[in-house]
Formats: sequence, C-alpha cells, structure tokens
Amino acid sequence: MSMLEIKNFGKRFTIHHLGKTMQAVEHIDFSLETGEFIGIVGKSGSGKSTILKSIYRTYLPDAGRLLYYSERFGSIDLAEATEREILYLRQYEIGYVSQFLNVMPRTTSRQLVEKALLEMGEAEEVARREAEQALTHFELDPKLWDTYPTTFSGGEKLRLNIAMATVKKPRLLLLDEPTASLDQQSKEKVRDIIKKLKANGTTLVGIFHDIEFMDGLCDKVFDMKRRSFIMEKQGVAHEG
Ligand SMILES: Nc1ncnc2c1ncn2[C@@H]1O[C@H](COP(=O)(O)OP(=O)(O)OP(=O)(O)O)[C@@H](O)[C@H]1O
Repeated sequence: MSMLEIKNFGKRFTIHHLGKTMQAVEHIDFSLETGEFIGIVGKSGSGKSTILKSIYRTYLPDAGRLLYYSERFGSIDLAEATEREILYLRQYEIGYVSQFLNVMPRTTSRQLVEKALLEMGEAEEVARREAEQALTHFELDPKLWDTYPTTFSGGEKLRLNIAMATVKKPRLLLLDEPTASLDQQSKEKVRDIIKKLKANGTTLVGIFHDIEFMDGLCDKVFDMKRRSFIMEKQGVAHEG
C-alpha cells in the first residue's frame, strides 16, 4: 500500500520586495510504499527541502497532490488538510528532523523528549525511562539533560532533534540533512535508529549530502534533475 503519493507537485515562492514569483520546484511525482526509505538527491537549490517542508506543511504546496495514508483519517491530501488535521498528524503520525532546533523556551532537553512521549499518551514513568534511553543512545552528555538546549553545539542540537522525533516512532519520518554536523560515531547512531524504525514499519523520506550514509539504507533514490528514481533496491539502476 502506498503510504505517500506525490503527484505533479510544484511550489512557487513570492519574493515580495521584488514583486516577483519564483518557481522553486515543479512536476515532481513519486510514491513510497509502507516501510520504504526514499533518499532525495540533487544540487543545492533544486528544491529538496521544499518537498519535505511541503509534506510536513511548513510550506503550503500550490500545485499537485500530496496523498498520505493516515491511520486516523485514511487517505488525506496534505496540501488540502485542515490546520487541525495537520496538527494531529504532526503530533501522532508524521515526524520531521532538520538541522535546526526549534524548541520551546525554558524547557530542558530531557523535558523536550519526555514531552514528545507524553503527547503520544505515554505514562510519565514510561516517558521518563524512554527519554533517558533516547538521550543515552544519542550520547547526549547527562550533564546536558537538565539544561536548556539554546546553548548546545550544532551536533548536540541535532542529536536532541533526532531523539525527539524518533522516540515517537512516527509512521512517516522526514529527514532533512539529519547528519549534517555529526561525527562518524553519531552518524552510526542515526543509522541504527533509522534501521530500527524501518524494521518497525516507519516510512522515511530523507535528504543527505552524504551519499555514503544513504548506501545500503535507502530502498530508492530520487534524483531532482531527472525527476525520477536513479536507484531502486540493491543498486539496480533505472534509467530515465
Ligand atoms: N521560504 C522561501 N522563500 C523564498 N524562496 C525560497 C524559500 N524556501 C526555499 N526557497 C527557494 O527555493 C529554491 C529551493 O530551495 P530548497 O531549500 O528546497 O533547495 P534544496 O535542494 O533543499 O537546497 P540545499 O541542498 O542547498 O539545502 C531555492 O532557490 C530557494 O532559494
């Protein structure tokens, strides 16, 4: 069953001070089956993040359909879903990890991960235990657990971001350069989590500049230039 079907997706931006619109991306079509992991590759500015942000509805798509198969709502076009539906999906079904940490003020890193679990309806003790496990897995120094992440390093923020998103075991996880500022050891930790989530049925769409990281992890690679898959399972090349 398709978990996500992108049909003729396009997004334009209005550059207000120039009074112009700019086509960031257009004519994108691909679909993902449940439990698949798709990597998106393409040069800088080709629109990779715009696709992910539109699926998460940070951006409102202006052409095409983004059909997501929701546990709660059944088939739903993310381009047309109500704000309420989107809030529900972000809380329970769709996760997004970027390089940038967007967190509530005066909330410690431990509280942030716990909150993610409490939102899912976990009991407090379970949330506490699983939050500690996640922070430990991503090797966030325990000294930082009860501090505010505003002063964290880039890698620490990113590891916290990944912990917050993955602890919820979302049905669909969007990864926008989640390994950008990580050392090799932290990258391996992200790899472990991706494998575990995948084994548990999470469907993933990821952008990685690090092609090696994608190797053996992605089922398909979508190339923005060709607007098609260039690799499907076991490295079999599909031209066109
Ligand atoms: N909010 C926005 N307002 C105006 N233009 C935008 C906005 N977001 C993205 N763009 C433009 O849309 C185009 C695609 O950007 P996007 O970030 O999706 O590219 P990308 O492929 O992810 O690039 P990179 O690999 O450098 O992160 C770029 O030209 C960018 O300047």
